[in-house]
Amino acid sequence: MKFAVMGAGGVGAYFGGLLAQKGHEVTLIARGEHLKALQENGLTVHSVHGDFQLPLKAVADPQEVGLVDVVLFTTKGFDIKKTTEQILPILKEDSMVLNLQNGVGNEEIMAEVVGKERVLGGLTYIETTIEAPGIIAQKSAKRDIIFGEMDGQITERAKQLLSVFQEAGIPTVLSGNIQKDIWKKFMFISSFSAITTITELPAGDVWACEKTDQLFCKLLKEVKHVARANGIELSDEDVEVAYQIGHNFAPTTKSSMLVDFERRKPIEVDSLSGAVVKYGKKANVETPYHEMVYGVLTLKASKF
Ligand SMILES: NC(=O)C1=CN([C@@H]2O[C@H](COP(=O)(O)OP(=O)(O)OC[C@H]3O[C@@H](n4cnc5c(N)ncnc54)[C@H](OP(=O)(O)O)[C@@H]3O)[C@@H](O)[C@H]2O)C=CC1
Ligand SMILES: CC(C)(CO)C(=O)C(=O)O
Repeated sequence: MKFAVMGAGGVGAYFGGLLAQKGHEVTLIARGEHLKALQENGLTVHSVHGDFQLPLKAVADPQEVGLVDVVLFTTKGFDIKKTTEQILPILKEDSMVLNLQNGVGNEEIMAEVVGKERVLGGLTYIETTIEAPGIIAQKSAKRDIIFGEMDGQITERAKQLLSVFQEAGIPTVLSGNIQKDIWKKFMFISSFSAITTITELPAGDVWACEKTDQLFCKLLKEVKHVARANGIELSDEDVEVAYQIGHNFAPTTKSSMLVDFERRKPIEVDSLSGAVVKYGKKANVETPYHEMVYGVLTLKASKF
């Protein structure tokens, strides 16, 4: 299959690299020093699942890619509409655009640009980052993709993509209710990013303190109420599963938002705690915990 990775950083270059290793034609769309290093030295991956190095086509301008079967969409959740417009020249009538960003509502924005029939929803549980230009550090045992058609249909094209991912060694689930799965990840990641970034500490430290451990639960429950008020039936069991997912990551695990915060880079707080607040307001649900996090982190990030 012919793939393009829009925003080939921690997530995109890692999965793109695994697909290329299996013989798929993969082009990474990147920029800056990272792009320069990819072009000069190829992609280097340091991973707990095995290191690898391979030459890969990397470009700044999607126009240089040609038409593709699948776009993996892995930029940060800033200005999604504008970024989606950039991939228009590489889409065929039947191309798929698979979103793997954190956050809710992204697929709807993408659909407005490329047409809803092309967009698949998705999410990933993985800890991975650009360690240095051209070099990805993939740190977690977990590296799962969950994806599906936005209307829940199990289609032939989705089954084909599932096989491609699985053959590339990526633990992947094809979901019949991706909207709910995206909200489950959103509940987990908005709360995990909030508690780790506000404390500036990795998972193990947060769980070791009873007060911050409980705050994580309160953040999760707040998102559950917001989800339900917006028609997504998350349950107490989903909260418990999200709590366990957090606790099953290694104690050293940092959210990608904390990593960006430490690097003094823009953080995705608008699309995480900010989105909890936004969807809460929409449905008349109070969100004091996420509202506090949103305010504090917005202020701190404005000082970078
Ligand atoms: N990292 C992780 O462990 C996980 C991340 N996620 C989510 O996945 C998404 C991607 O995260 P992550 O991989 O960490 O992000 P990264 O910042 O590592 O990767 C995105 C890359 O895309 C580049 N980029 C952005 N816009 C463009 C553009 N228009 N043209 C070319 N290159 C572009 C960025 O460059 P620049 O830096 O210059 O902006 C960056 O190098 C986020 O939504 C994140 O929340 C989900 C699960 C785990
Ligand atoms: C917590 C983690 C690493 C798990 O997937 C994540 O999604 C993120 O930080 O963006």
